[in-house]
Amino acid sequence: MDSVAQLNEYALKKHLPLDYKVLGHEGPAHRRTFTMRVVLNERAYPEAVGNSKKEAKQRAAKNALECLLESEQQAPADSVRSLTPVSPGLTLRITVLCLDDKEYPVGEGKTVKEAKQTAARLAWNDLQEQSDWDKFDPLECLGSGGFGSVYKARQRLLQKLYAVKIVTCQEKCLREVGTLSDLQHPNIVRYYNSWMEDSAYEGDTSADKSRSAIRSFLCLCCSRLTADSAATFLYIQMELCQSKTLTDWINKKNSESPPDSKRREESLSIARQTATGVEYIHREKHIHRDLKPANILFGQDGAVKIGDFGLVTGDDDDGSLMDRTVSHGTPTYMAPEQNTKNYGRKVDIFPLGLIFLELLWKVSSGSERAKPVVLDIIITFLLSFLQKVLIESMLCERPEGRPEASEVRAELGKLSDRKSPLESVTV
Ligand SMILES: Nc1ncnc2c1ncn2[C@@H]1O[C@H](COP(=O)(O)OP(=O)(O)OP(=O)(O)O)[C@@H](O)[C@H]1O
Repeated sequence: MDSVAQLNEYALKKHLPLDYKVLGHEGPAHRRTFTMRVVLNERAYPEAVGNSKKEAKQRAAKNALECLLESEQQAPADSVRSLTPVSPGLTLRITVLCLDDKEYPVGEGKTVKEAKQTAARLAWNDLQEQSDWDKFDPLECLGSGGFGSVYKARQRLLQKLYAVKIVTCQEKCLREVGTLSDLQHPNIVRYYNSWMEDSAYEGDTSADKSRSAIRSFLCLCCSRLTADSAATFLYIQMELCQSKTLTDWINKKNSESPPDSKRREESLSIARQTATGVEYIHREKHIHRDLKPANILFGQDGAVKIGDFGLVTGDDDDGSLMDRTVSHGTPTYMAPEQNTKNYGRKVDIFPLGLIFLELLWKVSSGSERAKPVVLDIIITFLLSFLQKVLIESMLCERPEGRPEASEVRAELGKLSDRKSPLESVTV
């Protein structure tokens, strides 16, 4: 097969300049060998030796064709770029691996294959050194809690949006990650990944203002909370929920005049989804311990998502009470026994009862709502019989008197099936 003809045709088709260079000859006149190489589009291909210039030229063309074929077969489009050798005398091949618009270190080798392998290894090493957070573009701060902040961020490779919670790494945060990674349910904020980065993640050379602001904020948090410059940050990549929490939902409904006629229906749906999420948490042997409207979010599709598992703890198998750390949780929503050392999963039912009340009725905010006299008025006079029975039992002083989350979910299902006119009453 005429390699020279083939290569000439290739160069012609691609409009590339092609040259055959004689690099020299060796040996006595009767046994002379010639060395030649192809230079195509300013790129030199492996040299070849032949007993005549014609033979060397054919062989050099064959080398070039093989290299071209190899790079076309092995390189996914746009992922590997071949460069010209640094100096015309070198037979090295140099390739650069490009991923996600980033150029990685140049790889060298005696063949295209070898150069590509080197380039791939260098790119891999580079990726390993890259911080996971560098794979995201922070877009906006969604909110801040006691231990850090939550950011909306776009993952560069897939261009997908996530919520990334960045916190100074405390026991609470590790517990949250541990639990979230165990839980997968449509009514629980979905967890994707987590990693640690230390405060050495600095470099204010970055042009990215958001990153810089995050870094400054975290350094501040870090020195305030731990007084340890080497404190580690925990990054938690989660499903991105809507920015409004259940608190916002309740406030909006309470401010509407005339009252929204769909409030009861929507409230029951939210309550049922929340109870379903809690039922799942309990079935997985966890207790949330910090249920409140601010920790209940909505997914992009509007589904209820229970979040903030910072106070989560393990439940025991038989439901008996356990010895626990005293007084975790948000006081206005806390079950009475949560102030003691002995409590079980029923501490989650009490705040659920209060949340349901807030969902259904426009009640005054804050601790007022939980006062027995206020609850009595609402429960006795304003709720339907079924709602009364359910919510009253959920707010029972004694944990044993409260229903299981599965029972609450089942009762709410029955309530949703009944039609009842909404009364808007402020207590
Ligand atoms: N997955 C998410 N998607 C969208 N927004 C979120 C997500 N998780 C949290 N947020 C927002 O970020 C805010 C802060 O959340 P975070 O869980 O850190 O703090 P918190 O619950 O206010 O405080 P703490 O952790 O101290 O109890 C929340 O109020 C919420 O608005």
